[in-house]
Amino acid sequence: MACRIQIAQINPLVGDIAGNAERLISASVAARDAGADLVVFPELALTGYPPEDLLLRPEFMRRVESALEHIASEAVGITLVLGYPRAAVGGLFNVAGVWRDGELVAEYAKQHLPNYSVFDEKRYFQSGSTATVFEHCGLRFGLTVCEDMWQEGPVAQAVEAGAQVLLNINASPFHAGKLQERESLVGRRASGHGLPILYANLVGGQDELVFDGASFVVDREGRVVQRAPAFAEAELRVEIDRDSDDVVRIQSAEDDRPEPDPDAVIYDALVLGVRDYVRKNGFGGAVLGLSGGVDSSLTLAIAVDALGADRVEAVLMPSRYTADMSNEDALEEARLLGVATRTIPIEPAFLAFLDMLEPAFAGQPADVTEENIQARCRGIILMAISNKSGRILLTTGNKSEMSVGYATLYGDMAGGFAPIKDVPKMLVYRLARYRNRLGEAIPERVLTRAPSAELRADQTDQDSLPEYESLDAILRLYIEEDEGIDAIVAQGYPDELVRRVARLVDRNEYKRRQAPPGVRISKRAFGRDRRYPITSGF
Ligand SMILES: Nc1ncnc2c1ncn2[C@@H]1O[C@H](COP(=O)(O)OP(=O)(O)OC[C@H]2O[C@@H]([n+]3cccc(C(=O)O)c3)[C@H](O)[C@@H]2O)[C@@H](O)[C@H]1O
Ligand SMILES: Nc1ncnc2c1ncn2[C@@H]1O[C@H](COP(=O)(O)OP(=O)(O)OP(=O)(O)O)[C@@H](O)[C@H]1O
Ligand SMILES: NC(=O)CC[C@H](N)C(=O)O
Repeated sequence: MACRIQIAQINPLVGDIAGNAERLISASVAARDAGADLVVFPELALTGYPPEDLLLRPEFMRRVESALEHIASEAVGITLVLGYPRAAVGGLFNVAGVWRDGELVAEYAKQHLPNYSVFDEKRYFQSGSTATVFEHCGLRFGLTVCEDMWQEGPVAQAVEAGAQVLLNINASPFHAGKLQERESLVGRRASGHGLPILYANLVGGQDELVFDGASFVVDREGRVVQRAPAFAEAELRVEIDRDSDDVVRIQSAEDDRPEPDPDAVIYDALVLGVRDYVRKNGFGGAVLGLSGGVDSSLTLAIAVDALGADRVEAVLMPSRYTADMSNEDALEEARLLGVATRTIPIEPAFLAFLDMLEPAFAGQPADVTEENIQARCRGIILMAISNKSGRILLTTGNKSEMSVGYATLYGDMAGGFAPIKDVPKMLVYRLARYRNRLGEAIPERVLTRAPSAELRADQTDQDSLPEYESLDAILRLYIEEDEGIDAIVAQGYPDELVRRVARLVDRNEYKRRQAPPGVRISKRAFGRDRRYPITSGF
């Protein structure tokens, strides 16, 4: 008889141990009632990932212990493979436990603790050292936890210990291209060791991270034979059997779905990141300043797709420098998306500040100071609406601007969450065009006119910044690839330009440290992924 396994791709809330336990119990019971005899949950499914310093609180671990007892007594008639932290002799371990009818059958401790990029596991966990294999419906299952798959060792060790099938539980966050990276890595491990691998991933947004789910199954030849959807909770039902030659087989045809559009995948990541940040932090909705420029236009579309038009409010705040077409385009986008707007001109506040500051400025010529006052008038208005309405303020800055500091502290940087802070400007345009292919949302003129902060007469971004095409290319090399100035110049960019961009990036760390968090979609986002000193003589 075939072994029926369900991969349960769930979206826990970090720290909500009791709520997550209920979710695990109901998913287990549903899997059992649907005929599964084994259900596999992701890494640290009980606590959510990453629980960070909550792991250091004794009370947190006490709640984990009592939740495990509760799950063991409620989720019966099915075997569970479950991720949770375990306090044991020697410290805390990141484990995959096998539970059957109230009993702990086996427990595997993660061996490779990632401590690069966004990961910080060595701060909390000790490494395990041995393989764990358990018997279930006549087959021997090996266990690994996420990073174990990315390093040499644990898979071979499990095979040596007799594993015929490998269950890999994961909390693997998204970045562009990650889905393909995982599938080819796991495929290589499966074909290299000649055993099928079931890859169960977490789904959901957690602060800056988005876990995309996209769990999958590869056969012993390394082909992907089943895939769960990305960016949604899902179940994947897998049947495993032995053929007449006693070889373990997944009973499924090859999954030959076409590769998804890379822009669609990034867009979906942004939508889930915003939805979960807003929902998991208990906001009723979101508010943002809509200027008729491409950044706030894309941010609005993402917010509407994440939350629904009725939970989003767009505020137009024209100044003396705002072109008529900016207001027209902003209103047109709001109409297309069905979003309510409010118009609050900033001129009275701007004039009041100029008047109040006149003695302090003592006749000095106008400069960027006056530009920033306008951005800050908008910040005050938007934060006031956020306070009154209980809706979070979404900031609209993109990665190119955040890199070079082209944004005003406490002005357009004011807000709680920054959906596109890891999206470079050229990608902003691509994503806007992708969104319009799903249904018209962003007026064409927004995508074709020159970008402008509209903080003084006839201003365009290119008065202060290089063309975005070169800027984004240099930024990618400098920030994501860690290339030095000479190496970037050697790729054909002017020496003076590269030095200027690098200087701006280095000098604006102070701004980024004060910026709200936002969705990570690249392999090097600002935040926990790039920890630079503010005060630096480098
Ligand atoms: N190392 C450091 N540590 C801590 N604080 C530091 C600092 N260096 C400067 N500061 C502080 O930061 C201030 C400078 O920052 P800030 O006040 O923001 O002003 P600043 O960076 O001088 O100007 C903002 C720039 O962003 C542009 N902008 C604004 C708004 C929207 C857009 C857009 O297109 O989206 C563009 C604007 O045209 C201008 O070029 C200094 O006066 C000082 O108070
Ligand atoms: N007239 C306006 N009405 C409402 N919000 C505005 C207005 N001007 C600027 N903002 C807000 O301030 C942010 C900074 O925008 P700004 O126009 O200065 O530069 P930008 O980076 O080109 O952004 P965008 O492409 O959205 O215009 C905008 O995204 C928007 O949220
Ligand atoms: N939680 C983990 O161990 C994640 C690390 C792994 N390399 C990944 O991103 O998929």
